[in-house]
Amino acid sequence: MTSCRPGRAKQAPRNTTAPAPGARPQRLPWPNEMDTAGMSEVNWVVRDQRDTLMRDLAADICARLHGAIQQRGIAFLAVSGGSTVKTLFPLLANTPIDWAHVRIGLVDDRWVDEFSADSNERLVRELLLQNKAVDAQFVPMKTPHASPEAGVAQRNQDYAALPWPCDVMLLGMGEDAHTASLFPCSEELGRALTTDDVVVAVNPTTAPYARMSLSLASVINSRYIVVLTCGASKRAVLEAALKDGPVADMPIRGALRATAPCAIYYAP
Ligand SMILES: O=C1O[C@H](COP(=O)(O)O)[C@@H](O)[C@H](O)[C@H]1O
Repeated sequence: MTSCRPGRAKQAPRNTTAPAPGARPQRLPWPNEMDTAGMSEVNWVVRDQRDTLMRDLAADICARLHGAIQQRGIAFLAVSGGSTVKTLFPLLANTPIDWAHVRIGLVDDRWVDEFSADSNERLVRELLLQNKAVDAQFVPMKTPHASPEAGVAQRNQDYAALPWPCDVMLLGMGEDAHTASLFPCSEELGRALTTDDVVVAVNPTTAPYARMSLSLASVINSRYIVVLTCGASKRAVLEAALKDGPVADMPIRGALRATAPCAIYYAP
């Protein structure tokens, strides 16, 4: 893919500082002095404790959103669902920025009722669109249609109308190296990695629920990409993903190889 860059050679001393808003990524060090041959250009922000990691990430995200509002009058934050973000969202929601000028979208959602415990929309409404962030404008991904295929045209329109490039693309990652709902197992992956459409319908075979997801082109149409992961097993997946190999085998590679600044926020 022309939008992805190949892996780069090993580098330099450990630096766990988040890149400044708008800055080009520094070459960053591999945690624990591991072999960095073939790794992509990303910044590692490593903290020993998850609560410290979330606090520092919330500050990084909000500084970027605030900067975007000052520069262009509006900011765009795309967020993941899943479990890892659950302690981050309340920290964002309690940060005093001009949330009325922030647009929030999802990177993916499961085709479940919006009141389902598995709904990423529900997570955003309950944990992020609260307190100081209550005035942020949220565009859900799920529609009332029976399937993501039936709703995809509407959401392509709605998501195309958001103020791209995205200021902060907050990604998670599964242990199969999926990000957003770009699953290595899904039949739709090839198209999701190559289409110019903003969103795609996806039917993973190794995870529950049909889903809608940002396409890879949308994920990398960002000013700043964050991959938030916790736990040694996910770190091992990232280590593999940072080596050379097909994006289709490990879709997170598409984000790690983007030309936008990319940071991995990690805690054990
Ligand atoms: O299914 C999903 O999983 C990933 C990872 O979630 P986590 O529970 O391991 O934190 C998430 O990024 C994605 O948005 C979600 O739909």
